[in-house]
Amino acid sequence: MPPIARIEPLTTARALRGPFDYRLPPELAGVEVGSLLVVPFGGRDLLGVVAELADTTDVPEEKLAEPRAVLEPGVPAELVGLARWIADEYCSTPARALGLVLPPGAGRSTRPRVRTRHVLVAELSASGRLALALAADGAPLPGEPAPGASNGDGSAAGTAARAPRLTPKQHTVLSTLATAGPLPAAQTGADHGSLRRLAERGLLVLERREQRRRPVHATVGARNGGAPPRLTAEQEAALEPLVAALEAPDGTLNPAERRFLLHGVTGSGKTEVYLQAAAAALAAGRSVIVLVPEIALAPQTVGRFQARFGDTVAVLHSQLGQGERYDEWMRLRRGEARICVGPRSAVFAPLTDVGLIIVDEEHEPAYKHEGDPRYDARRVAARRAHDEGAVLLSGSATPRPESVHALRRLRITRRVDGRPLPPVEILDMRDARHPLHPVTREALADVRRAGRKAIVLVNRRGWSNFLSCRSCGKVWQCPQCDVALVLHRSQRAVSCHHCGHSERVPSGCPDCGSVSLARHGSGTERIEQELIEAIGDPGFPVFRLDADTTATKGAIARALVRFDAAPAGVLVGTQIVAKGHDFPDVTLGVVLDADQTLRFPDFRADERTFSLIAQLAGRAGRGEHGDGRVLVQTLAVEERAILAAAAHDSDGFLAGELARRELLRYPPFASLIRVVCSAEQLADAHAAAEAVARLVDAPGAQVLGPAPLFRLRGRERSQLVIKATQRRAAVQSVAAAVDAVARTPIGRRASLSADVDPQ
Ligand SMILES: Nc1ncnc2c1ncn2[C@@H]1O[C@H](COP(=O)(O)OP(=O)(O)OP(=O)(O)O)[C@@H](O)[C@H]1O
Ligand SMILES: [Zn+2]
Repeated sequence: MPPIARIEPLTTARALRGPFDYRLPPELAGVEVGSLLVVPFGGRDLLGVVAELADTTDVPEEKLAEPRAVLEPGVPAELVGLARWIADEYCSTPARALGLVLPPGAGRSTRPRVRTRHVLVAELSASGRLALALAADGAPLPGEPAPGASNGDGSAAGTAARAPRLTPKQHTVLSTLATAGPLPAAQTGADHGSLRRLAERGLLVLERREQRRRPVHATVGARNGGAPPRLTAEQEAALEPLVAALEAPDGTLNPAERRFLLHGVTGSGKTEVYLQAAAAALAAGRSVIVLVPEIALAPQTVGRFQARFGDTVAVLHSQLGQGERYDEWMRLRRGEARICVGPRSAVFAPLTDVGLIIVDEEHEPAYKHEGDPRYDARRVAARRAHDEGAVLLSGSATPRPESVHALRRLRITRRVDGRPLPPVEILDMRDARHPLHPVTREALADVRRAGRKAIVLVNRRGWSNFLSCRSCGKVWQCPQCDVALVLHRSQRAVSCHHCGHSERVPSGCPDCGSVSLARHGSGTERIEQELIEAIGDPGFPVFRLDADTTATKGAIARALVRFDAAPAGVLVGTQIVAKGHDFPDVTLGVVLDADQTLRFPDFRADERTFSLIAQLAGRAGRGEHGDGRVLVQTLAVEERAILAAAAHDSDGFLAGELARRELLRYPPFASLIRVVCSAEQLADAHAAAEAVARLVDAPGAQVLGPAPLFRLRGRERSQLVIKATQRRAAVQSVAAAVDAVARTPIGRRASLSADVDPQ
């Protein structure tokens, strides 16, 4: 029996479930798990991934087809297993999950769209070198006829010396190559014809060589250069078990013993622990994956890894050009780069023998992917570490209760400089008439006088969060979504933050004709203006950082670089400003509307609020300019999350949060699965959700809903939440129920999506 390849065709059709068997002809004997093949499928050619190899098949001999071609490169076998796991774990299909691990540009096309780039390189040959030497030795000068040569017809190169004749231009080309070494043809100063003639005479060698497209990254203050600092005692204590786990011989540790949480206060030097753990992994001959929540927000982390490890670091993310991404991917695939830094998708880096997976700022919701498959990179990282016997190292100053519950905790309680965390004052805004509390204004003035920096966090962009008519009460709403439109003054527009709908700022009320409109609340745009007015000093600039000011590629990194380089000033913005930055001269941190995140109907509301305040607090007082100060403006002065953050009581907050979640059966004590059904008519959305609810049947699973969700992009929505204690069984049951309903008439009037571990 010839060998059989079980192949997953890369098709989006949900109903089509592989793998399908194909016969491998002798010329395809080298095919492995992970090879990409072009296969005939239902009358056309599809790209497929080899999921398994086998010796036998149930398909009758005469029905067995053969693949048409192999596409290079394939993916590592480990990633095929990981993708199949994701398909099951997140109610998706193998084809979609495999789409996550393909080489950049492979997509579903049966022809590779990105290839290695080749350039024509010219390199001086031995005879070229000799010709130059002879020319310099008083032999006939290039281009001049040799003494006694018959008049320049080129046929006789002279009798006095055997130096080949060179025109001045040819001489220049060869001299350039002599000093610069091999050069791309385009940089030699000669056209292809001339180069080819020199090559034919043996004076240089022309060769097509692979050229790497090198991505450039904005890096902010890799302040410590390349050399590792001396670790503090707490860093040392955290590193030790990591190194022990990295060096432990195979089979001596169970997977749970290799999963760590580095819970260290802000500024405690977690990155340094990552760097040294990565060095230990490399020394043990293994490779490393470093996940960051969002590449644009992590220029410092990328910079530190590159400064420490140089070219063995590859960076993979979607802002790279496809060619750059392909080349970085290939460097990892070939083992030329052994560390991959990137956002959640870097968990699929084509490295083999992964020894360490780091998840930096593990509390960040950006680790959840919001398209099918809706995977959570933190869970995928844990799975990959498990499969490959690697160490998992999640780190955060404000870890998720899930991680505290499940991982071996390494605690760092002090900042590297030994300074205490900055004191946090809660400012009661219940009677406030101005968005900035008097204490806040005074503190900003102090920072300005001292020539330092401040960070102000406003959790909302735009000018004000909604507009209403003062006489009839009309609120401007999105025509597509059941949400209020947000005023963006500089764009003279009111826009929807969900669907992007935007209209001109109204001059009056279309319903009652009144021209008196009220603006409610304040976003980053308005606060920026307030700050400029309150400070009134051009030497103390205000930098705004939010999705509106950073829409273009690389804008966030550029803004961070500008703020870092400025001698003094204020950075005002959305959550972006609180994320992991290390600016030594920030002495004041302010959170406005700290309770805003509490108002979301979400079991993570407390966790989010705590982490937002604690993270922002962590940006202040990191340098040698003395202690920082943090102000929290809020209406909810008694909230547990806010009080705990103000007291820097991470352990107390986590203990309380875990107790509450256990009582209410929330993660980590149960898994949540959310099913959203959307349709033109609310009744159709509800009917689909109800049909799913009736079919879900798994031990320990509790179905909540259907409950209406606000209308989004013109679609009415209804949702179910399934709380499950037996995760696997519940996921399977929900996936089967969704698939079954999707095939019924009810299901065809709605679109259904299942989200495991919703954020
Ligand atoms: N042992 C050390 N000695 C001196 N400086 C150190 C040491 N370890 C780290 N640092 C420096 O201290 C600063 C803070 O470290 P880092 O940014 O890693 O903190 P962090 O724990 O990641 O904080 P956050 O949670 O706020 O992101 C950095 O400039 C880093 O280079
Ligand atoms: Zn909208």
